[in-house]
Amino acid sequence: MSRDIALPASSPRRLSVLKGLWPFLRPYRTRLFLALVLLCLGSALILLMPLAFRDLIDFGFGEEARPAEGLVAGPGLDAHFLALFSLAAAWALVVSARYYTVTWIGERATADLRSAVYARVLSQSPQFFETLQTGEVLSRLSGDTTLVQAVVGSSISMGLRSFFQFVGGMAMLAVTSLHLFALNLGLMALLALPIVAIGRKVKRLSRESQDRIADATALAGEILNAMPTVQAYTQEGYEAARFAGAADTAFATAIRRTRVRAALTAVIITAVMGTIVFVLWVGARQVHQGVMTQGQLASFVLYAMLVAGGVGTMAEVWGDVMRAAGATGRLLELLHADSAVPEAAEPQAPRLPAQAALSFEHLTLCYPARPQARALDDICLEVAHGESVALVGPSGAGKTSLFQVLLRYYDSTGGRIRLNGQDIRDLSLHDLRRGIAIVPQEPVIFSATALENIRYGRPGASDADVIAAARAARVDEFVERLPEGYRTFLGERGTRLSGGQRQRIAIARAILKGAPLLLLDEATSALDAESEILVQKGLDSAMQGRTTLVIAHRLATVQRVDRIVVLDQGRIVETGTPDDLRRQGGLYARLAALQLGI
Ligand SMILES: Nc1ncnc2c1ncn2[C@@H]1O[C@H](COP(=O)(O)OP(=O)(O)OP(=O)(O)O)[C@@H](O)[C@H]1O
Repeated sequence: MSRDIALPASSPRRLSVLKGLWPFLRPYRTRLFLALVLLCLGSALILLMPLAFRDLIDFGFGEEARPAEGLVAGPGLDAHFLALFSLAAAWALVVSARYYTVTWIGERATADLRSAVYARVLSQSPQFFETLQTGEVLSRLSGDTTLVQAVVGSSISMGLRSFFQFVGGMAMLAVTSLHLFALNLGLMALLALPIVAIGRKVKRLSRESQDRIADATALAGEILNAMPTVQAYTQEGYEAARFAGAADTAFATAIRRTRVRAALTAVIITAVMGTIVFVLWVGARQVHQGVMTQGQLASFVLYAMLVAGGVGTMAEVWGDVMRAAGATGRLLELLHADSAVPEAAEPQAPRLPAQAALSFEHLTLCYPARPQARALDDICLEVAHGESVALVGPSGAGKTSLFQVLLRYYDSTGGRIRLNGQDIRDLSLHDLRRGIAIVPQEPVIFSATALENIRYGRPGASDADVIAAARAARVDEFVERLPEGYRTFLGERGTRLSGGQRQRIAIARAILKGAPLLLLDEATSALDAESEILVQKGLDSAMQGRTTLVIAHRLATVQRVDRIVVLDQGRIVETGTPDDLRRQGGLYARLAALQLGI
């Protein structure tokens, strides 16, 4: 469930979670097989290289040619060099083909994974985003998928290659000289222990260093989003110093890691080179005694290097694979997260898609975050098709909550809403929301042109339709004065517009959608008196023949609705026409007396 998702640190770092990636790899199994074949071929070729080298030394210079013992049946120097070069060229080709294939699979599978996770997140209800911050989702989409991509697109193939290299190399070492092999093995085992111990410390320090960098980035993210406030309070210097402090901490942690890593490098190089030199020394004495040839000794050293390289790479890859397992776990959590608002198992077709008669039957809502408090309490209300109803009441009375349940952002805790007689939970979310146009309290403007922003209401609409909607919402007044008219880019989140202009764009969008149910949540609150009268005219024409629910704090804006519903603490306390309510002398009358002076 969504609540568990906010805790990435608790994600298991078990390798078995990587199995969850298989659905994303399965479509490309032919390529995977090809990659495996290329991998085996590449490993075989690299394992042949020391043999060619041995032959070069033993037979290339030798006067006595013994072709039966070598890789190629040619005694001359040229033939052996040619053999070595051919092997190298073939290896290069195979490696590049494998690199391309594996990277392709990694990129493709990660792109699919990223899209699948994103699509899943888009289908979540707002409740999901109460517990999981959008920054967290973004970091999973970018950071975690990049980790997975690194592993699928390179680390696993590197690891397998190193494994083949290690096993093959060990076998060839044993075949070349059992005595030296045993000696080598003993020394390696002895040296492995301190290396593993220091390696653990490096790993812990790297994680710490990444965490510190993440801290600095999170700090910068928060501050960049709040720039106007930072500047208004002239806190630039303070914020810059705070970031510099975080960056310095990240630096100090990184340097601690680097120090240990530098020491580890010295230990590893000394150990590996020491072992090789020692084995070479013992081997050289054997060559002297005629127990082995010079070429065999040379190939032994090369195999030893391949084995050492293989072990090093495997250790590195292991760390990557473990990190990717954590990342995969977090991504799969998102991918398998169920929405708190479930789709009907067998959704009904909307009975009267062009109409909207509403019936609220004992509707109760407790938000999941506050299960004890009733944001809506036993709401019963009938709204006929074409009727306009205003919802008024003090702040926190539950007006917006009513819209939230109507749009199924949250499901009611008790009771139901019927739309044209059908329970809204029996309709598909898509059908339900297609029949509703909303102008929210805080309109959202996308980083696109004015035209595209309005067209969001009905993506297939012609330019003429968009402009007609814009006129009705009085958008034309300011848009025509912009440098490129309707094609002017409105800036990220509409930062290049005033609050009232943003509201008008949102109204135009809702008008263009042309849905039978119109929800206006403080739709004209940011407009000046003159524009409000003009936009209200636009809205009046949009309300013709539609069912409209209007939330308004300023009662002057809802004098022309058919009915007013007064909410207080989640309950309906009064209903009637504005005149009726004024006469009743209740909550509405008090509010009206304060606001309208009547
Ligand atoms: N997501 C949420 N989780 C928990 N409680 C919530 C949530 N959203 C709203 N509430 C609570 O529900 C109650 C009703 O809120 P609602 O937004 O419906 O009020 P409102 O009448 O629209 O107020 P306003 O006029 O200030 O917009 C409030 O007490 C609010 O704190």
